[in-house]
Amino acid sequence: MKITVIGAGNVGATTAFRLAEKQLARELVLLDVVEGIPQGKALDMYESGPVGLFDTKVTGSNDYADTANSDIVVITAGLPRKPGMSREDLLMMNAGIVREVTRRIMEHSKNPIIVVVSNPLDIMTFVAWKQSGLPKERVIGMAGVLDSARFRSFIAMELGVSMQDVTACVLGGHGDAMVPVVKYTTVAGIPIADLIPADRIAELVERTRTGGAEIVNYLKQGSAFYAPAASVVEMVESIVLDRKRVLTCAVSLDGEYGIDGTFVGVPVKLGKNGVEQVYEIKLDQSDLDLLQKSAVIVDDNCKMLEAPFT
Ligand SMILES: NC(=O)C1=CN([C@@H]2O[C@H](COP(=O)(O)OP(=O)(O)OC[C@H]3O[C@@H](n4cnc5c(N)ncnc54)[C@H](O)[C@@H]3O)[C@@H](O)[C@H]2O)C=CC1
Ligand SMILES: O=C([O-])CC(=O)C(=O)O
Repeated sequence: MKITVIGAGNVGATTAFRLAEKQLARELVLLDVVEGIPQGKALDMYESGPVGLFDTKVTGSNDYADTANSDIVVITAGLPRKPGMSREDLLMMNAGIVREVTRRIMEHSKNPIIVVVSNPLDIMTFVAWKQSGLPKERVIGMAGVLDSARFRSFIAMELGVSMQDVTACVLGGHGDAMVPVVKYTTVAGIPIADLIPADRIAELVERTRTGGAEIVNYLKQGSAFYAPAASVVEMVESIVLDRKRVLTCAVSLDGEYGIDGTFVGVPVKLGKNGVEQVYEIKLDQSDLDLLQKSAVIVDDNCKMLEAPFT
């Protein structure tokens, strides 16, 4: 198994380190445009192996030839936002980067599974899919796992219970219009509506929607990376080990939820072939409306991008 992580910044490097520690690949390549950074970080990670008890071969590079025959490629290249910015403010800049990165990846790997992280997430996943020419099952955006993790952690904090027992469902685009679905959010199977007053749930939902901005406002210079990296690794692990985890990921829908051809977050089964099943769960009309509205926002942004994809 060979995994490449493009972008050796906060998310990319943290992801690579977690992947190495979990030994999810024999070979792990960290690539960036900046010379020295991926080499230095990769060597530093590799040197932690004797103490961290892993022996994944981690290398850093600025040359796509070193990514040849990757089974999985994680794209984290691109600018992060600063306080006051929306993720959509990154659209034009990051679309160019993701398009170019994808083009270069595909020159050296025939049939990789691509996990996209760069923002605005759903639109960048569309860009990577279009540019790659890969089947839609092999281009997957990471956001729902992170958004659900944030909702889960806020609920655990609220109730003073283990996060392990909290499951949450957050659908839709990775923006302020994301859709935390309260009905499918439980603590050991108990709906949170039975445990937390409605007005407080509404506050936790709002905190989840603005969870990314909350971190940006603290950090000032960039955005979250520990929880995002952990979320990427959960997806990659399910693919590498063919675990068939059911995780919310940004995938291209084919009429499910009345949405056609747009990438948005829905529950999917992730295995060795990428997206192996899309689940169309029963939603209340109000949640379905919100999901469709969030897909329209993604769609409108995709339309702002100019073709051609070559
Ligand atoms: N989907 C999600 O839930 C999340 C998405 N993000 C997004 O991930 C992206 C990366 O975030 P960070 O790692 O915090 O940013 P960062 O600034 O720490 O790292 C980005 C890296 O990309 C590199 N890069 C830029 N252009 C490149 C190119 N053409 N080829 C290769 N590398 C290139 C930069 O040199 C830099 O090292 C941002 O767009 C951010 O908004 C971040 C957190 C969560
Ligand atoms: O907020 C950001 O810009 C980064 C991100 O997507 C997140 O942390 O959810």
